[in-house]
Amino acid sequence: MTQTSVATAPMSTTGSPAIDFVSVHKGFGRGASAVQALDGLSLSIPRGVVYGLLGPNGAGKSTLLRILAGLLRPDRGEVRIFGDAATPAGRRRLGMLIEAPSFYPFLTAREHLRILADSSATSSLVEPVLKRIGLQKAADKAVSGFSLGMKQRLGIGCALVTEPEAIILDEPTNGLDPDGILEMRALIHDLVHRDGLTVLLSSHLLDEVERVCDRVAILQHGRLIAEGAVADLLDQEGRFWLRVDHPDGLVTQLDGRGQAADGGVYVRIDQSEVPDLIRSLAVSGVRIHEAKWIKPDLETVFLSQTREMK
Ligand SMILES: Nc1ncnc2c1ncn2[C@@H]1O[C@H](COP(=O)(O)OP(=O)(O)OP(=O)(O)O)[C@@H](O)[C@H]1O
Repeated sequence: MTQTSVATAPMSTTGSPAIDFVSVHKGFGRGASAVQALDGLSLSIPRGVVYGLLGPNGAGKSTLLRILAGLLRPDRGEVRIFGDAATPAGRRRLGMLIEAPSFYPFLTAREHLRILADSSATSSLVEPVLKRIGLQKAADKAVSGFSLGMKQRLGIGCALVTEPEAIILDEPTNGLDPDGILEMRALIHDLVHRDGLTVLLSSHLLDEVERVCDRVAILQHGRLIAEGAVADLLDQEGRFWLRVDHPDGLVTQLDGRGQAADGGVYVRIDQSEVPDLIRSLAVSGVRIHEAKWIKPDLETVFLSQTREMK
């Protein structure tokens, strides 16, 4: 991965959010086949973060991104881009890769970027962008010979060369091999944490999202069911585990908050309550051999949230 910055200066994380969805409704079809894809969804994407949009199949993620891109019109509600109503001019502040990118097979990577850069008067960005997306060596090869990962990176390059302030990516690691996933992760990380852009991405790969995203929103049935910093969501679902002499006795003592498993007892408490719990158990004569706070992964949080709301 190259070290070239394509943005002029890191953007502030203060000020209006990068993107706001306010009570967005979108339905498809009529009568018995009607589907409410988005059901009054409100969501704010702050500036300067990698923001992940998660949800089971049919949750409404693509519909939301297509509305943001101007490919669909919401039935009701509002979309704001950097504080202003989403107009074609406002959308020019976004770089989007939301459908599989299509390229002219016999044009090279450099030619694709040049055409776009010329149309937005940003020709000076072609070389830095080629470096940023790691396609300098392949810049003069026809795209027909590119791997999927190279095409994905060129797609991001096409979005970057128009000098956007935020990048929208639908399933950016879809179909990539492990090396391609690593490269994409590093690229997304650098775009935000070095160049100061905002990235909004949707993905089904929860371990990938956990690695790359700062915040996430979980959608289901067109509604927001969880939102927050990844670290906070993981903390909320954390559990305390104890190994004691008599697990069943402890479960009874905990009065519904404990569950025997893995040779010990899981206790559903806030992390801040752990010292008091240990003290009170010791006072009551429980012999604790091992105690640990277990953080779940994002997949556990996702499954617990989406099952609760089914
Ligand atoms: N053009 C359309 N015509 C009819 N129904 C649609 C259309 N686009 C989306 N839908 C329906 O709207 C709902 C939300 O779809 P959407 O594609 O936004 O979900 P998603 O979260 O992106 O799902 P996936 O993860 O499978 O891509 C689904 O029930 C889908 O079948």
